[in-house]
Amino acid sequence: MTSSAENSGQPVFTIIVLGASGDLAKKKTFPALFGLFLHGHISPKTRIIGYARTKMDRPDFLKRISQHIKNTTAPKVKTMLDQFLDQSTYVSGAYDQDSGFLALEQEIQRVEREAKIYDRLFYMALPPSVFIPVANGLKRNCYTTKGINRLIVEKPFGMDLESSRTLSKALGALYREDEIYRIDHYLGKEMVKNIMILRFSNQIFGSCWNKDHISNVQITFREKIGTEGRGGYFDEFGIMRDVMQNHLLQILTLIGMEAPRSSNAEDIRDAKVNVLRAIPEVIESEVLLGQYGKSEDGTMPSYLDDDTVPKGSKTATFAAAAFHINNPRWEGVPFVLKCGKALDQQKVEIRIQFKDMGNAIFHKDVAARNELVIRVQPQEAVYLKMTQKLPGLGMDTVMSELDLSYASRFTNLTVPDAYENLILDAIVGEQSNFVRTDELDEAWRIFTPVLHKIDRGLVPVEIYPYGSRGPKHLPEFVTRFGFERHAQNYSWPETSQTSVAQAVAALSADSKL
Ligand SMILES: NC(=O)C1=CN([C@@H]2O[C@H](COP(=O)(O)OP(=O)(O)OC[C@H]3O[C@@H](n4cnc5c(N)ncnc54)[C@H](OP(=O)(O)O)[C@@H]3O)[C@@H](O)[C@H]2O)C=CC1
Ligand SMILES: O=C1O[C@H](COP(=O)(O)O)[C@@H](O)[C@H](O)[C@H]1O
Repeated sequence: MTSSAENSGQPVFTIIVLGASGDLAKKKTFPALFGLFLHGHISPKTRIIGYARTKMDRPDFLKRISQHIKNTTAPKVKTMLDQFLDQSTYVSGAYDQDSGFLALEQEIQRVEREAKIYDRLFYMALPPSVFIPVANGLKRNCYTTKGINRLIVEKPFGMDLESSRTLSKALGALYREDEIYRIDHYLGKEMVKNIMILRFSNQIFGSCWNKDHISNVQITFREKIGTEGRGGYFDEFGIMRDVMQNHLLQILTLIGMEAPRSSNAEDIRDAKVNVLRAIPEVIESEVLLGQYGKSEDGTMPSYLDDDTVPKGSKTATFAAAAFHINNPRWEGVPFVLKCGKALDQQKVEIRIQFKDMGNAIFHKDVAARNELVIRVQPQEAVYLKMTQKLPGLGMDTVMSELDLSYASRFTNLTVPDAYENLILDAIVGEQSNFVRTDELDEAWRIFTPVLHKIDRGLVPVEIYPYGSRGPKHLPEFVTRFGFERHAQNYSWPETSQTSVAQAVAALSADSKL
Protein backbone atom coordinates (compact mmCIF):
# COMPACT_ATOMS: atom_id res chain seq x y z
CA MET A 1 0.00 0.00 0.00
CA THR A 2 1.32 3.48 -0.85
CA SER A 3 1.41 6.05 1.92
CA SER A 4 -0.34 9.37 1.39
CA ALA A 5 2.96 10.87 2.52
CA GLU A 6 4.87 9.11 -0.21
CA ASN A 7 2.45 10.62 -2.71
CA SER A 8 2.89 14.16 -1.46
CA GLY A 9 6.61 13.87 -0.67
CA GLN A 10 6.20 14.23 3.09
CA PRO A 11 4.71 11.66 5.46
CA VAL A 12 1.29 12.60 6.81
CA PHE A 13 -0.07 10.50 9.62
CA THR A 14 -2.64 10.79 12.31
CA ILE A 15 -0.56 9.94 15.36
CA ILE A 16 -2.51 8.33 18.16
CA VAL A 17 -0.74 8.19 21.53
CA LEU A 18 -2.23 5.53 23.81
CA GLY A 19 -1.40 6.13 27.49
CA ALA A 20 -1.37 9.87 26.74
CA SER A 21 -1.83 10.74 30.42
CA GLY A 22 1.40 8.98 31.42
CA ASP A 23 4.98 9.81 32.29
CA LEU A 24 6.63 8.73 29.04
CA ALA A 25 4.04 10.50 26.90
CA LYS A 26 4.48 13.74 28.81
CA LYS A 27 8.27 13.67 29.08
CA LYS A 28 9.30 12.07 25.80
CA THR A 29 6.59 11.29 23.23
CA PHE A 30 4.86 14.67 22.95
CA PRO A 31 8.07 16.75 23.17
CA ALA A 32 9.60 14.53 20.44
CA LEU A 33 6.49 14.90 18.25
CA PHE A 34 6.62 18.64 18.71
CA GLY A 35 10.38 18.71 17.94
CA LEU A 36 9.69 16.97 14.62
CA PHE A 37 6.81 19.34 13.88
CA LEU A 38 8.84 22.43 14.80
CA HIS A 39 11.75 21.49 12.56
CA GLY A 40 9.54 20.55 9.62
CA HIS A 41 10.42 16.83 9.78
CA ILE A 42 6.76 15.91 9.87
CA SER A 43 4.05 17.48 7.81
CA PRO A 44 2.31 20.58 9.21
CA LYS A 45 -0.90 18.66 8.46
CA THR A 46 -0.06 15.98 11.07
CA ARG A 47 -2.82 15.42 13.61
CA ILE A 48 -2.21 14.13 17.14
CA ILE A 49 -4.82 12.33 19.24
CA GLY A 50 -4.19 11.32 22.85
CA TYR A 51 -6.06 8.38 24.38
CA ALA A 52 -6.14 7.18 28.01
CA ARG A 53 -8.59 6.32 30.75
CA THR A 54 -8.08 9.53 32.72
CA LYS A 55 -10.92 11.96 32.22
CA MET A 56 -9.63 15.39 31.32
CA ASP A 57 -10.85 18.20 29.13
CA ARG A 58 -8.90 19.43 26.13
CA PRO A 59 -7.25 22.44 27.88
CA ASP A 60 -5.96 20.11 30.62
CA PHE A 61 -4.63 17.69 28.03
CA LEU A 62 -2.90 20.47 26.07
CA LYS A 63 -1.37 21.82 29.27
CA ARG A 64 -0.09 18.38 30.17
CA ILE A 65 1.49 17.67 26.79
CA SER A 66 3.24 21.04 26.57
CA GLN A 67 4.65 20.82 30.09
CA HIS A 68 8.04 19.43 28.98
CA ILE A 69 8.40 21.39 25.75
CA LYS A 70 11.32 23.80 25.98
CA ASN A 71 11.86 27.41 24.86
CA THR A 72 8.16 28.10 24.45
CA THR A 73 8.64 31.86 24.74
CA ALA A 74 10.80 32.07 21.60
CA PRO A 75 8.46 33.57 18.94
CA LYS A 76 8.89 30.79 16.33
CA VAL A 77 8.47 28.07 18.94
CA LYS A 78 5.39 29.76 20.35
CA THR A 79 3.72 30.08 16.95
CA MET A 80 4.47 26.47 16.04
CA LEU A 81 3.37 25.23 19.44
CA ASP A 82 0.04 27.01 19.10
CA GLN A 83 -0.47 25.27 15.75
CA PHE A 84 0.65 21.89 17.15
CA LEU A 85 -1.77 22.17 20.07
CA ASP A 86 -4.52 23.35 17.77
CA GLN A 87 -4.13 20.08 15.87
CA SER A 88 -4.08 17.89 19.00
CA THR A 89 -7.15 16.38 20.66
CA TYR A 90 -7.89 13.89 23.41
CA VAL A 91 -10.29 10.99 23.82
CA SER A 92 -10.86 9.24 27.12
CA GLY A 93 -11.71 5.54 27.19
CA ALA A 94 -10.91 2.12 28.60
CA TYR A 95 -8.21 -0.22 27.28
CA ASP A 96 -10.40 -3.29 27.31
CA GLN A 97 -13.76 -2.13 25.95
CA ASP A 98 -14.80 -1.51 22.38
CA SER A 99 -16.82 1.58 23.33
CA GLY A 100 -13.66 3.59 24.05
CA PHE A 101 -11.96 2.50 20.82
CA LEU A 102 -15.13 3.29 18.85
CA ALA A 103 -15.07 6.83 20.24
CA LEU A 104 -11.39 6.99 19.27
CA GLU A 105 -12.22 5.76 15.77
CA GLN A 106 -14.81 8.50 15.38
CA GLU A 107 -12.26 11.12 16.35
CA ILE A 108 -9.65 9.67 13.99
CA GLN A 109 -12.15 9.70 11.13
CA ARG A 110 -13.10 13.28 11.93
CA VAL A 111 -9.52 14.54 11.72
CA GLU A 112 -8.80 12.38 8.67
CA ARG A 113 -11.74 13.92 6.83
CA GLU A 114 -10.69 17.40 7.89
CA ALA A 115 -7.00 17.05 6.97
CA LYS A 116 -7.31 14.46 4.20
CA ILE A 117 -5.03 11.98 5.95
CA TYR A 118 -5.20 8.21 5.38
CA ASP A 119 -2.34 6.73 7.44
CA ARG A 120 -2.31 5.96 11.15
CA LEU A 121 0.56 5.63 13.60
CA PHE A 122 -0.39 4.19 16.99
CA TYR A 123 2.13 4.81 19.80
CA MET A 124 1.58 2.54 22.81
CA ALA A 125 3.06 4.54 25.73
CA LEU A 126 1.50 2.02 28.08
CA PRO A 127 2.43 -0.52 30.73
CA PRO A 128 2.98 -3.98 29.20
CA SER A 129 -0.02 -5.42 31.06
CA VAL A 130 -2.34 -3.64 28.59
CA PHE A 131 -0.32 -4.05 25.35
CA ILE A 132 -2.42 -6.96 24.10
CA PRO A 133 -5.92 -5.71 25.03
CA VAL A 134 -5.05 -2.38 23.43
CA ALA A 135 -3.55 -3.96 20.30
CA ASN A 136 -6.75 -6.02 20.05
CA GLY A 137 -9.06 -3.05 20.59
CA LEU A 138 -7.19 -1.06 17.95
CA LYS A 139 -7.26 -3.89 15.44
CA ARG A 140 -10.99 -4.46 15.91
CA ASN A 141 -12.05 -0.83 15.91
CA CYS A 142 -9.37 1.51 14.59
CA TYR A 143 -7.47 -0.40 11.90
CA THR A 144 -7.78 1.50 8.64
CA THR A 145 -8.22 -0.20 5.30
CA LYS A 146 -7.67 3.08 3.43
CA GLY A 147 -3.99 3.58 4.29
CA ILE A 148 -1.10 2.41 6.43
CA ASN A 149 -1.30 1.21 10.04
CA ARG A 150 1.84 1.25 12.15
CA LEU A 151 2.14 0.34 15.81
CA ILE A 152 4.98 1.53 18.04
CA VAL A 153 5.35 -0.64 21.13
CA GLU A 154 7.38 0.42 24.15
CA LYS A 155 9.60 -1.86 26.17
CA PRO A 156 9.57 -4.08 28.19
CA PHE A 157 8.65 -6.79 25.69
CA GLY A 158 8.01 -9.46 28.27
CA MET A 159 9.79 -10.66 31.40
CA ASP A 160 11.56 -13.70 29.94
CA LEU A 161 11.68 -15.86 26.83
CA GLU A 162 8.30 -17.45 27.41
CA SER A 163 6.35 -14.26 28.17
CA SER A 164 8.05 -12.44 25.31
CA ARG A 165 7.06 -15.25 22.92
CA THR A 166 3.49 -15.09 24.19
CA LEU A 167 3.48 -11.34 23.59
CA SER A 168 5.05 -11.66 20.13
CA LYS A 169 2.58 -14.39 19.17
CA ALA A 170 -0.39 -12.32 20.29
CA LEU A 171 0.87 -9.21 18.47
CA GLY A 172 1.85 -11.27 15.43
CA ALA A 173 -1.69 -12.62 15.16
CA LEU A 174 -2.98 -9.05 14.88
CA TYR A 175 -0.32 -7.13 12.97
CA ARG A 176 2.24 -7.94 10.31
CA GLU A 177 5.92 -7.68 11.34
CA ASP A 178 6.31 -4.67 9.02
CA GLU A 179 3.53 -2.90 10.96
CA ILE A 180 5.17 -3.45 14.37
CA TYR A 181 7.85 -1.04 15.61
CA ARG A 182 9.34 -2.23 18.94
CA ILE A 183 11.14 0.78 20.29
CA ASP A 184 14.45 0.62 22.13
CA HIS A 185 15.23 4.28 22.50
CA TYR A 186 18.98 3.60 22.74
CA LEU A 187 18.87 2.72 19.03
CA GLY A 188 17.81 6.32 18.39
CA LYS A 189 20.78 7.84 20.21
CA GLU A 190 23.23 9.64 17.98
CA MET A 191 26.33 7.78 19.14
CA VAL A 192 24.63 4.40 18.94
CA LYS A 193 23.57 5.20 15.39
CA ASN A 194 27.17 6.19 14.73
CA ILE A 195 28.59 2.74 15.61
CA MET A 196 27.88 1.18 12.21
CA ILE A 197 29.32 4.16 10.36
CA LEU A 198 32.41 4.22 12.54
CA ARG A 199 33.00 0.52 12.05
CA PHE A 200 32.15 -0.01 8.44
CA SER A 201 33.24 3.21 6.80
CA ASN A 202 36.72 3.51 8.34
CA GLN A 203 39.42 1.16 7.11
CA ILE A 204 41.48 1.81 10.22
CA PHE A 205 38.87 0.23 12.48
CA GLY A 206 37.71 -2.49 10.12
CA SER A 207 41.10 -4.16 10.14
CA CYS A 208 41.65 -4.28 13.90
CA TRP A 209 38.08 -5.00 15.07
CA ASN A 210 38.73 -8.57 16.21
CA LYS A 211 40.32 -10.91 18.76
CA ASP A 212 43.82 -10.40 17.32
CA HIS A 213 43.84 -6.79 18.48
CA ILE A 214 41.07 -6.33 21.04
CA SER A 215 41.44 -7.61 24.59
CA ASN A 216 37.97 -6.81 25.98
CA VAL A 217 34.97 -4.54 25.53
CA GLN A 218 33.23 -2.65 28.35
CA ILE A 219 29.74 -1.20 27.85
CA THR A 220 28.75 0.91 30.81
CA PHE A 221 25.56 2.68 31.87
CA ARG A 222 25.70 4.76 35.03
CA GLU A 223 22.92 6.87 36.49
CA LYS A 224 23.28 9.20 39.43
CA ILE A 225 19.67 9.04 40.51
CA GLY A 226 18.04 6.07 42.15
CA THR A 227 14.58 4.74 41.32
CA GLU A 228 12.93 7.75 43.01
CA GLY A 229 9.18 7.20 42.60
CA ARG A 230 9.49 4.53 39.87
CA GLY A 231 10.29 1.81 42.39
CA GLY A 232 6.95 0.05 41.90
CA TYR A 233 7.61 -0.56 38.21
CA PHE A 234 11.33 -1.11 38.68
CA ASP A 235 11.10 -3.66 41.45
CA GLU A 236 9.24 -6.10 39.23
CA PHE A 237 11.95 -5.90 36.58
CA GLY A 238 15.33 -5.05 38.13
CA ILE A 239 18.21 -3.40 36.33
CA MET A 240 19.08 -6.39 34.15
CA ARG A 241 15.65 -6.37 32.49
CA ASP A 242 15.30 -2.58 32.63
CA VAL A 243 18.57 -1.64 30.94
CA MET A 244 20.96 -4.52 30.19
CA GLN A 245 18.77 -6.99 28.29
CA ASN A 246 17.67 -4.26 25.89
CA HIS A 247 19.73 -1.06 25.70
CA LEU A 248 23.17 -2.49 26.46
CA LEU A 249 22.67 -5.71 24.53
CA GLN A 250 21.63 -3.66 21.49
CA ILE A 251 24.91 -1.76 21.74
CA LEU A 252 26.81 -5.06 22.06
CA THR A 253 25.20 -6.40 18.87
CA LEU A 254 26.22 -3.30 16.93
CA ILE A 255 29.80 -3.57 18.19
CA GLY A 256 29.94 -7.32 17.62
CA MET A 257 28.04 -7.98 14.41
CA GLU A 258 29.56 -8.74 11.02
CA ALA A 259 29.07 -6.20 8.23
CA PRO A 260 25.48 -6.43 7.00
CA ARG A 261 24.97 -7.32 3.33
CA SER A 262 23.48 -3.86 2.75
CA SER A 263 22.09 -0.93 4.69
CA ASN A 264 18.61 -2.35 4.22
CA ALA A 265 16.72 -2.81 7.54
CA GLU A 266 16.34 -6.57 7.12
CA ASP A 267 20.03 -7.08 6.32
CA ILE A 268 21.06 -5.06 9.36
CA ARG A 269 18.68 -6.97 11.60
CA ASP A 270 19.86 -10.29 10.12
CA ALA A 271 23.44 -9.36 11.04
CA LYS A 272 22.34 -8.48 14.57
CA VAL A 273 20.46 -11.75 15.00
CA ASN A 274 23.48 -13.71 13.74
CA VAL A 275 25.80 -12.28 16.36
CA LEU A 276 23.24 -12.86 19.11
CA ARG A 277 23.01 -16.51 18.03
CA ALA A 278 26.73 -16.87 18.72
CA ILE A 279 26.35 -15.71 22.33
CA PRO A 280 25.80 -18.42 24.94
CA GLU A 281 23.48 -17.86 27.89
CA VAL A 282 24.83 -15.67 30.69
CA ILE A 283 25.94 -17.76 33.66
CA GLU A 284 25.49 -16.77 37.27
CA SER A 285 29.20 -17.09 38.12
CA GLU A 286 29.81 -14.33 35.56
CA VAL A 287 27.31 -11.92 37.07
CA LEU A 288 27.77 -9.36 39.83
CA LEU A 289 24.68 -7.78 41.37
CA GLY A 290 24.20 -4.86 43.72
CA GLN A 291 21.49 -2.83 45.40
CA TYR A 292 22.07 0.70 46.65
CA GLY A 293 21.98 1.44 50.32
CA LYS A 294 22.09 4.88 51.96
CA SER A 295 24.84 7.25 50.87
CA GLU A 296 27.98 7.21 53.02
CA ASP A 297 27.08 10.56 54.61
CA GLY A 298 23.53 9.32 55.24
CA THR A 299 21.87 12.11 53.24
CA MET A 300 20.64 9.98 50.31
CA PRO A 301 18.10 7.20 50.82
CA SER A 302 18.58 3.53 50.14
CA TYR A 303 16.53 1.66 47.50
CA LEU A 304 14.50 0.12 50.32
CA ASP A 305 13.69 3.60 51.69
CA ASP A 306 11.63 4.27 48.53
CA ASP A 307 7.97 3.94 49.56
CA THR A 308 7.08 2.38 46.21
CA VAL A 309 9.55 -0.51 46.79
CA PRO A 310 8.27 -3.64 48.60
CA LYS A 311 9.83 -4.14 52.04
CA GLY A 312 12.94 -6.32 52.07
CA SER A 313 13.19 -6.41 48.26
CA LYS A 314 16.33 -8.07 46.88
CA THR A 315 15.93 -6.50 43.43
CA ALA A 316 19.25 -5.47 41.89
CA THR A 317 19.81 -1.83 41.01
CA PHE A 318 23.30 -2.63 39.71
CA ALA A 319 24.41 -5.48 37.46
CA ALA A 320 27.60 -6.45 35.66
CA ALA A 321 27.78 -9.51 33.42
CA ALA A 322 30.22 -11.06 30.99
CA PHE A 323 29.22 -12.10 27.48
CA HIS A 324 31.16 -14.23 25.01
CA ILE A 325 30.73 -14.32 21.26
CA ASN A 326 31.66 -17.73 19.94
CA ASN A 327 32.71 -16.94 16.42
CA PRO A 328 36.06 -16.55 14.64
CA ARG A 329 36.09 -12.78 15.10
CA TRP A 330 35.53 -12.68 18.85
CA GLU A 331 36.62 -16.03 20.33
CA GLY A 332 38.20 -15.25 23.74
CA VAL A 333 37.21 -11.56 23.91
CA PRO A 334 34.93 -10.87 26.90
CA PHE A 335 32.23 -8.20 26.56
CA VAL A 336 31.40 -6.82 30.00
CA LEU A 337 28.07 -5.01 30.36
CA LYS A 338 27.58 -2.89 33.48
CA CYS A 339 24.62 -0.80 34.55
CA GLY A 340 23.54 0.82 37.75
CA LYS A 341 21.42 3.43 39.44
CA ALA A 342 22.44 5.76 42.28
CA LEU A 343 26.09 5.78 41.24
CA ASP A 344 28.75 8.49 41.34
CA GLN A 345 28.35 9.58 37.71
CA GLN A 346 25.83 9.99 34.91
CA LYS A 347 27.49 8.36 31.92
CA VAL A 348 27.00 5.84 29.13
CA GLU A 349 30.04 4.70 27.20
CA ILE A 350 31.57 1.90 25.16
CA ARG A 351 35.23 1.19 25.88
CA ILE A 352 37.12 -1.06 23.50
CA GLN A 353 40.39 -1.99 25.13
CA PHE A 354 43.12 -3.18 22.79
CA LYS A 355 45.80 -5.75 23.62
CA ASP A 356 49.23 -4.98 25.09
CA MET A 357 51.92 -3.93 22.63
CA GLY A 358 54.02 -6.85 23.76
CA ASN A 359 57.40 -5.58 22.63
CA ALA A 360 60.52 -5.28 24.71
CA ILE A 361 61.05 -1.53 24.47
CA PHE A 362 57.54 -0.23 24.75
CA HIS A 363 56.19 -2.73 27.24
CA LYS A 364 53.07 -1.94 29.22
CA ASP A 365 54.73 0.16 31.91
CA VAL A 366 55.50 2.80 29.33
CA ALA A 367 52.89 2.08 26.64
CA ALA A 368 49.53 1.38 28.24
CA ARG A 369 46.80 -0.29 26.20
CA ASN A 370 45.01 1.72 23.53
CA GLU A 371 41.35 2.29 24.15
CA LEU A 372 38.70 3.45 21.74
CA VAL A 373 35.97 5.13 23.73
CA ILE A 374 32.55 5.97 22.33
CA ARG A 375 30.89 8.33 24.76
CA VAL A 376 27.15 7.94 24.23
CA GLN A 377 26.13 10.54 26.82
CA PRO A 378 26.59 13.13 28.13
CA GLN A 379 29.11 15.04 25.94
CA GLU A 380 28.96 12.80 22.88
CA ALA A 381 32.46 11.96 21.71
CA VAL A 382 34.74 9.38 20.18
CA TYR A 383 38.28 9.34 21.49
CA LEU A 384 41.21 7.04 21.05
CA LYS A 385 43.59 6.79 23.96
CA MET A 386 47.14 6.39 22.80
CA THR A 387 50.71 6.60 23.98
CA GLN A 388 52.82 9.51 22.81
CA LYS A 389 56.25 10.83 23.49
CA LEU A 390 56.11 13.34 26.29
CA PRO A 391 57.34 16.63 24.76
CA GLY A 392 60.78 17.44 26.12
CA LEU A 393 64.36 16.29 26.04
CA GLY A 394 63.78 12.80 27.35
CA MET A 395 62.00 9.77 25.91
CA ASP A 396 59.25 9.58 28.50
CA THR A 397 55.82 8.50 27.33
CA VAL A 398 52.41 9.91 28.13
CA MET A 399 48.87 8.73 27.56
CA SER A 400 46.97 11.21 25.39
CA GLU A 401 44.11 11.00 22.94
CA LEU A 402 42.78 11.62 19.45
CA ASP A 403 39.63 13.38 20.44
CA LEU A 404 36.43 13.98 18.49
CA SER A 405 34.26 15.82 20.96
CA TYR A 406 30.98 16.71 19.33
CA ALA A 407 30.53 19.94 21.29
CA SER A 408 33.70 21.44 19.85
CA ARG A 409 33.71 19.74 16.42
CA PHE A 410 30.08 20.16 15.41
CA THR A 411 29.42 23.58 16.89
CA ASN A 412 26.51 24.50 14.64
CA LEU A 413 24.70 21.16 14.76
CA THR A 414 22.42 19.77 17.41
CA VAL A 415 22.18 16.15 18.42
CA PRO A 416 18.54 15.12 18.00
CA ASP A 417 16.62 13.42 20.75
CA ALA A 418 16.47 9.61 20.46
CA TYR A 419 12.67 9.59 20.40
CA GLU A 420 12.58 12.17 17.60
CA ASN A 421 14.90 9.96 15.57
CA LEU A 422 12.83 6.84 16.10
CA ILE A 423 9.37 8.34 15.65
CA LEU A 424 10.57 9.83 12.38
CA ASP A 425 11.92 6.41 11.33
CA ALA A 426 8.51 4.88 12.08
CA ILE A 427 6.81 7.59 10.04
CA VAL A 428 9.01 6.98 7.02
CA GLY A 429 8.79 3.19 7.47
CA GLU A 430 12.48 2.64 8.33
CA GLN A 431 12.69 -0.41 10.61
CA SER A 432 16.43 -0.95 11.03
CA ASN A 433 16.48 0.78 14.43
CA PHE A 434 13.53 -1.20 15.78
CA VAL A 435 13.73 -4.64 17.34
CA ARG A 436 12.57 -7.59 15.21
CA THR A 437 10.84 -10.63 16.80
CA ASP A 438 13.72 -13.04 16.23
CA GLU A 439 16.18 -10.51 17.67
CA LEU A 440 14.07 -10.19 20.77
CA ASP A 441 13.81 -13.95 21.06
CA GLU A 442 17.60 -14.33 20.99
CA ALA A 443 18.04 -11.55 23.56
CA TRP A 444 15.70 -13.30 25.99
CA ARG A 445 17.32 -16.69 25.34
CA ILE A 446 20.66 -15.26 26.50
CA PHE A 447 19.24 -13.77 29.70
CA THR A 448 16.34 -15.98 30.78
CA PRO A 449 18.16 -18.76 32.72
CA VAL A 450 20.15 -16.33 34.85
CA LEU A 451 17.13 -14.04 35.34
CA HIS A 452 15.14 -16.98 36.68
CA LYS A 453 17.95 -17.76 39.13
CA ILE A 454 18.07 -14.11 40.18
CA ASP A 455 14.26 -14.11 40.63
CA ARG A 456 14.61 -17.15 42.92
CA GLY A 457 17.21 -15.31 45.01
CA LEU A 458 20.05 -17.64 43.97
CA VAL A 459 22.47 -14.89 42.97
CA PRO A 460 23.90 -12.77 45.82
CA VAL A 461 23.19 -9.03 45.82
CA GLU A 462 25.88 -6.77 47.32
CA ILE A 463 24.84 -3.51 48.96
CA TYR A 464 26.71 -0.42 47.69
CA PRO A 465 26.42 3.14 48.97
CA TYR A 466 24.25 5.63 47.05
CA GLY A 467 26.62 7.83 45.04
CA SER A 468 29.49 5.31 44.94
CA ARG A 469 31.09 3.50 41.98
CA GLY A 470 28.97 0.40 42.68
CA PRO A 471 29.63 -2.91 44.50
CA LYS A 472 33.09 -3.18 46.01
CA HIS A 473 33.84 -6.34 44.01
CA LEU A 474 33.43 -4.53 40.69
CA PRO A 475 37.16 -3.78 40.07
CA GLU A 476 37.97 -7.45 40.70
CA PHE A 477 35.12 -8.49 38.37
CA VAL A 478 36.29 -6.41 35.41
CA THR A 479 39.91 -7.47 35.94
CA ARG A 480 38.77 -11.09 35.80
CA PHE A 481 37.48 -10.40 32.30
CA GLY A 482 40.68 -8.86 31.04
CA PHE A 483 40.19 -5.16 31.70
CA GLU A 484 43.31 -3.29 32.81
CA ARG A 485 43.05 0.09 34.45
CA HIS A 486 45.77 2.44 33.28
CA ALA A 487 48.51 3.01 35.76
CA GLN A 488 49.04 6.58 34.54
CA ASN A 489 46.72 9.12 35.98
CA TYR A 490 44.77 9.72 32.78
CA SER A 491 41.32 11.24 32.56
CA TRP A 492 39.11 12.68 29.85
CA PRO A 493 37.77 15.19 28.78
CA GLU A 494 38.54 17.97 31.24
CA THR A 495 42.23 17.29 30.88
CA SER A 496 42.32 16.81 27.13
CA GLN A 497 43.88 20.23 26.62
CA THR A 498 46.23 19.99 29.58
CA SER A 499 47.07 16.33 29.92
CA VAL A 500 50.63 16.80 28.71
CA ALA A 501 51.25 19.53 31.25
CA GLN A 502 49.68 17.44 33.97
CA ALA A 503 51.73 14.43 33.02
CA VAL A 504 54.93 16.53 33.16
CA ALA A 505 53.90 17.71 36.60
CA ALA A 506 53.14 14.16 37.69
CA LEU A 507 56.47 12.87 36.37
CA SER A 508 58.48 15.59 38.04
CA ALA A 509 56.60 14.95 41.28
CA ASP A 510 57.52 11.26 40.92
CA SER A 511 61.18 12.09 40.35
CA LYS A 512 61.27 14.04 43.63
CA LEU A 513 60.19 10.96 45.60
N1 LIG B 1 8.68 6.75 31.75
C1 LIG B 1 9.83 6.52 31.14
O1 LIG B 1 10.79 7.29 31.27
C2 LIG B 1 10.01 5.33 30.26
C3 LIG B 1 8.96 4.45 30.03
N2 LIG B 1 9.12 3.40 29.16
C4 LIG B 1 8.01 2.48 28.89
O2 LIG B 1 6.92 3.20 28.37
C5 LIG B 1 5.69 2.65 28.81
C6 LIG B 1 4.89 3.72 29.52
O3 LIG B 1 5.64 4.18 30.62
P1 LIG B 1 5.13 5.33 31.59
O4 LIG B 1 4.52 6.44 30.82
O5 LIG B 1 6.24 5.63 32.51
O6 LIG B 1 4.00 4.57 32.38
P2 LIG B 1 2.81 5.12 33.25
O7 LIG B 1 2.77 4.32 34.50
O8 LIG B 1 2.86 6.60 33.38
O9 LIG B 1 1.56 4.64 32.38
C7 LIG B 1 1.08 5.30 31.23
C8 LIG B 1 -0.43 5.41 31.31
O10 LIG B 1 -0.98 4.09 31.29
C9 LIG B 1 -2.10 4.00 32.16
N3 LIG B 1 -1.82 2.99 33.17
C10 LIG B 1 -0.90 3.00 34.16
N4 LIG B 1 -0.93 1.87 34.87
C11 LIG B 1 -1.92 1.11 34.35
C12 LIG B 1 -2.44 -0.16 34.63
N5 LIG B 1 -1.95 -0.90 35.62
N6 LIG B 1 -3.45 -0.63 33.87
C13 LIG B 1 -3.93 0.09 32.85
N7 LIG B 1 -3.48 1.32 32.55
C14 LIG B 1 -2.49 1.82 33.26
C15 LIG B 1 -2.24 5.37 32.80
O11 LIG B 1 -3.20 6.08 32.05
P3 LIG B 1 -4.74 6.13 32.40
O12 LIG B 1 -4.93 5.66 33.79
O13 LIG B 1 -5.11 7.56 32.19
O14 LIG B 1 -5.34 5.24 31.39
C16 LIG B 1 -0.91 6.02 32.61
O15 LIG B 1 -1.02 7.42 32.50
C17 LIG B 1 6.07 1.47 29.71
O16 LIG B 1 6.03 0.31 28.95
C18 LIG B 1 7.49 1.81 30.13
O17 LIG B 1 8.22 0.65 30.42
C19 LIG B 1 10.29 3.21 28.48
C20 LIG B 1 11.35 4.03 28.68
C21 LIG B 1 11.33 5.14 29.60
O1 LIG C 1 14.58 2.62 29.50
C1 LIG C 1 15.11 3.18 30.45
O2 LIG C 1 16.05 4.09 30.21
C2 LIG C 1 16.32 5.10 31.18
C3 LIG C 1 17.62 5.77 30.75
O3 LIG C 1 17.42 6.41 29.52
P1 LIG C 1 18.37 7.64 29.12
O4 LIG C 1 17.95 7.96 27.74
O5 LIG C 1 18.08 8.72 30.10
O6 LIG C 1 19.76 7.17 29.22
C4 LIG C 1 16.42 4.52 32.57
O7 LIG C 1 16.54 5.57 33.52
C5 LIG C 1 15.15 3.75 32.86
O8 LIG C 1 15.27 3.12 34.13
C6 LIG C 1 14.90 2.70 31.82
O9 LIG C 1 13.58 2.18 31.99
